[in-house]
Amino acid sequence: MWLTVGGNQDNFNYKVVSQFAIVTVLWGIVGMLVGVILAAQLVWPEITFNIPWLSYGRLRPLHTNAVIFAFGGSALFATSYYIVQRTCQVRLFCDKLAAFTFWGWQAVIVLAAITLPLGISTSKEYAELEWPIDLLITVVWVAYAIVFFGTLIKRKTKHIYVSNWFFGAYILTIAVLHIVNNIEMPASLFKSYSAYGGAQDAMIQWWYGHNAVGFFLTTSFLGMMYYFIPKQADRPIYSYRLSIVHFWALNFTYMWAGPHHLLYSSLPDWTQSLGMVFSLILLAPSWGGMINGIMTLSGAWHKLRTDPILKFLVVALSFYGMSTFEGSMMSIKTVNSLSHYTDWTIGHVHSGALGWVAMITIGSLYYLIPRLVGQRDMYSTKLIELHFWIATIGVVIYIAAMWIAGVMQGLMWRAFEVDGTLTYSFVESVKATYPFYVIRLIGGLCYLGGMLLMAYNVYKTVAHKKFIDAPIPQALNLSHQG
Ligand code: HEM
Ligand code: HEM
Ligand SMILES: [Cu+2]
Repeated sequence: MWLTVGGNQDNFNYKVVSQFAIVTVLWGIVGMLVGVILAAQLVWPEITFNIPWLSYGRLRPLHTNAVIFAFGGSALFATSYYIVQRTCQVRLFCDKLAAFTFWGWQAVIVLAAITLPLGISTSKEYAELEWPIDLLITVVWVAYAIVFFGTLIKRKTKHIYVSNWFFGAYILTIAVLHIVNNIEMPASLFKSYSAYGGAQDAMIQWWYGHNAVGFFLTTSFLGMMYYFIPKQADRPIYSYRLSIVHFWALNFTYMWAGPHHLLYSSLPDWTQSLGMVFSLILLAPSWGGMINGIMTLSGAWHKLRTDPILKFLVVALSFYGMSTFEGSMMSIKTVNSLSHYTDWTIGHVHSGALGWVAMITIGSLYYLIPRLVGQRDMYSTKLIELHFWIATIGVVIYIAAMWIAGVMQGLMWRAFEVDGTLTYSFVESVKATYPFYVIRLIGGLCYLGGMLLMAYNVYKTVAHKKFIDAPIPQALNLSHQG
């Protein structure tokens, strides 16, 4: 099925890009299906059927790992391998190592899908996988770094295009985050204990958790954005200078904002205030990226009317701007005292996850996949348009339901009578939330439906076609956008 022109150095390695691109769609569907099941379980708790591995507490980490590391991760491998080759005008550093990252990463995903439902977990959020899988992740990640930076080193262009800076920062920081947060003492093959204790463990966990969002779900996807928006809009980046400035500002600022996950906890008060201040500062470099991406459409706005791929990419940026504004507001201690523990957080998460991460991925894949089989366009542009609307409606329904539910929960929990007793019992707030869980489920179903349309469209685009390795252009006055 994969036509590689003999690992020829005159060609790009598209094989590994194609493999990662195809599994991205597959893992997206699996991960979001589990999300829909979770949403349904919150409406009908009895649908766990008393089967332990269908229980909410086990499926929830399965969902988060599947969407972040399987769907998001595969998308990042696919696009970073594609972009680094195109913008450096060379073939990937080592085909064998690149193939190893594909099969190694798939092995990690399968192991996660087996161990998490079995209840094997470190209990650290977004780092639930036990130590043997952590070791495998480390090996795959080192191979990824060698392939990526090796390609950069042997580049034929003088300049390192900005997307590669973003991907490079993400690869380096995720390595550091993963290793430091997962230092643990194995008790058996399936159980380990964190090397840290108490407030320090919490601090390290949320330094990790926050920067996993910052680098795995943000910096890296900005790398994707900086390639596919100029390409699809056929316009140069609005300000190349801004892209460099907000790159450094973003990297520096993200690292300090983790304590906003531990406000009003036993973390020292000054650390909490520091986290809050850096989260407010973080709005500036975040919006630097959003503005730079959106302004890249200057002079190409008319294309938005007819081009659904561009719609995905631009709406992704709008959600990026919105969720980072929301995050900065939620980091203010007094706002967090209302929002924390409520569904507002879940709304925020999915405006970032469905609105930004998934939308930018979907748009980029619609650009990328036809090119991997030597076509200009996807099988059906109408289906992309339909996907765009059903996904946008889905995410809006999801987050609007969670905003209302979240603010309502926060207000109900803090309502007091004049004699100091609570106005509402907890279960009253659960009952009041019920309709919003039904609405969220509908939003989730729309979003998942869109992914199924995408799978069909991708199938029709690649069926009976050969995946090809494109030749590397020989002209040497290369545009740095590849
Ligand atoms: C059809 C789409 C999706 C549906 C229906 C869905 C549904 C859910 C549900 C029901 C929860 C648990 C909420 C709770 O415990 O109250 C959840 C959590 C989560 N989801 Fe999704 N999800 C979807 C897609 C995604 C995607 C694409 C991502 C990431 C790229 C994502 C990331 C997360 C994260 C990080 C959490 C944990 C949030 C937290 O702990 O605060 N989800 N999702
Ligand atoms: C300037 C940027 C951002 C800031 C300052 C920020 C801030 C916050 C705050 C204050 C919380 C709630 C903590 C709590 O009360 O428990 C939170 C939760 C979260 N945010 Fe953001 N956010 C930002 C951007 C994003 C983006 C773009 C995404 C997704 C792509 C995202 C994903 C998440 C996730 C997954 C959680 C839930 C963590 C958990 O408790 O499991 N955030 N964020
Ligand atoms: Cu955070």
